[in-house]
Amino acid sequence: MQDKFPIAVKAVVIDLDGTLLHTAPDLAEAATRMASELALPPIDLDTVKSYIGNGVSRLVKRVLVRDMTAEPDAELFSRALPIYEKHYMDVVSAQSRPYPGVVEGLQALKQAGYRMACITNKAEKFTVPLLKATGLFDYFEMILSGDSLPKKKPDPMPLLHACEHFGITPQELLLIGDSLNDTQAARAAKCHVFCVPYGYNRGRSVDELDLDAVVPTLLDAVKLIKKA
Ligand SMILES: O=C(O)COP(=O)(O)O
Ligand SMILES: [Mg+2]
Repeated sequence: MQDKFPIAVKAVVIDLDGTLLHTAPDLAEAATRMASELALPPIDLDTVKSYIGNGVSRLVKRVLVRDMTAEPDAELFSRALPIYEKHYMDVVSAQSRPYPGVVEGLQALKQAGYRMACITNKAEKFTVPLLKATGLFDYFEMILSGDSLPKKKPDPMPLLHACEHFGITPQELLLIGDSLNDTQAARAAKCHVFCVPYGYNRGRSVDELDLDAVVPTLLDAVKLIKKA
């Protein structure tokens, strides 16, 4: 069987939470502060981790109802969201750090001449200061946040927008992510997708996902691709 690696790509787009940065502790700290301000029961880090991936509004709803899909009381949610965002803005880069292999991987991709973008469901007002505070901002020629376009992952729109920006076909694009949102968006866009095993996939193993490779770190991903 013809080995599919290395995959020929022209650009690499990378997810933020659970892929580039370990952001769960800061997201959880903001959730804890919001819960206490609203006199709700405290919430532990692993529970918050399982809620990450679909943007800040869905995260807050999940913290309010302690469920992945249920809707909270509308009035309570309208009060809670600004409280959460205030607390998250205060702690957005307090504990968040790049995972092992991330900086080395970004440097290797840049050295090899791949064009790069960051595609995240995190709102732009948090994404930009966080990437700047962690020293990753300048690696990306474009940053698409959860509120940059009308749709966010798992919709393919951000990936197709990146293809347009780079002037490439989806087959020339690789997404590196950590969760079902990333693999669903990539499959819908018909681009390649690798996942790292250490992120936030609702506590599930990424081995269950429809993807092209599981890579231990970003640096390992570079070994599986070549310039198209
Ligand atoms: O849900 C979020 O806010 C972030 O999600 P992502 O960076 O993994 O896309
Ligand atoms: Mg992620």
